[in-house]
Amino acid sequence: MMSQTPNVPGPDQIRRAPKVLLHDHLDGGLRPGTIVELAAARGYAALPETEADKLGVWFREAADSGSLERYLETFAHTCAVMQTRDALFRVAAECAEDLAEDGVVYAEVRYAPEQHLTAGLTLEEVVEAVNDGFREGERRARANGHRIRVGALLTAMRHAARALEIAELANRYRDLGVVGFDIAGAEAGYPPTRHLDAFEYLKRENNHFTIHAGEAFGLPSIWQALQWCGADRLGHGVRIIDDIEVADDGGVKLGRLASYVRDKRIPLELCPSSNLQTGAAASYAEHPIGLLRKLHFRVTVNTDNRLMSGTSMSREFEKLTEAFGYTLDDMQWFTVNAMKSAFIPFDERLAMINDVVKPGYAELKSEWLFRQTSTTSGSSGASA
Ligand SMILES: O=c1[nH]cnc2c1ncn2[C@H]1C[C@H](O)[C@@H](CO)O1
Ligand SMILES: [Zn+2]
Repeated sequence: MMSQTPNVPGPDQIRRAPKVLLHDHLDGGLRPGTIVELAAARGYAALPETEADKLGVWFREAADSGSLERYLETFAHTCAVMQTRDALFRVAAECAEDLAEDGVVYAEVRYAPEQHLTAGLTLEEVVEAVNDGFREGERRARANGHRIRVGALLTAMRHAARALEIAELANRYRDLGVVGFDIAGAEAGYPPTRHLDAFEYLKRENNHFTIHAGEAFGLPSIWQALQWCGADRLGHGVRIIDDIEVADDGGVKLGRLASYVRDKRIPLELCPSSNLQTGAAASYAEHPIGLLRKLHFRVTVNTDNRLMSGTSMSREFEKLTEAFGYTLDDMQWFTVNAMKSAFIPFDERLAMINDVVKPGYAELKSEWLFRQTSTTSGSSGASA
């Protein structure tokens, strides 16, 4: 009798599974070939490599330093070639295409408009170029048989002083392609409370925001992001593990902050490969996602920077499947968590879960029923 095998997905099933991505940087996901072409067109001569494959390797190696500060230095090259409307449009369109090709059905992609002004664009022109690019990428994806919806998150850099201005920009483009706000950049020395005026403004406007917190720096940063700033989600938040004690007998004790995060269902935008590069975790198998998932935190899986980590949503899930034996049911759980935590309206999130995510997983989970056997004679051919 044929019995159901556990739903441990292979690479092909992982790629075809509907995936939802909440934490991905536009300036961290360019195709290496595009960087080379844009640099040549703009006369940007500071690229460390001018051959696409070598440049891809350079980004991965340079980002692999164990330090968030050094990791962030690599963005100087991607931002340098994203300074014109055409370049931003192209990068955004390719981003949507690449995500769709990887089986992502819904993505929130972030970038910092203030980092794209050196050739004279205004903040509004930057946002409109990226939005138009996303729409174009969605169209191209559809023409290739994929469906994807991409929303933008506008990021303010935490070392700078433009957070309120960027928050106002996010509010102005709400319902016009921008779904929320974020702050990013070096964490140590730049607490989120520096930008309290921006967060208070967004709350008064009933708008949504996430905050990079608990990546390079620990619990105080998460606490501030939630209890002073009122973040809807945590970008990374992986250091919440520091508030969880696991005893030798396996008993688990949550501190007050970890309890709050779990009880309030605060979404954690975990990015395993990125954490390995910046030193926030030592290996996939030791990544806190294993424990946090077991304890039913609202965990989501994300790429952070596909270029710097040489990754994709499918690769992140492959690594987690290898490390923890996750099944299609686990993948669906992470995906539903992400869709529940998105910044689009509730009815749209629900429809994405019920009409796109769940049917997609049901289809994959039923594949074993239709697997062809090697013989039709009733004999397996093997001697008993
Ligand atoms: O993982 C990150 N932590 C903090 N900041 C980050 C991370 N990845 C990218 N950034 C920064 C560098 C980008 O230029 C900026 C906007 O996307 O956000
Ligand atoms: Zn990030």
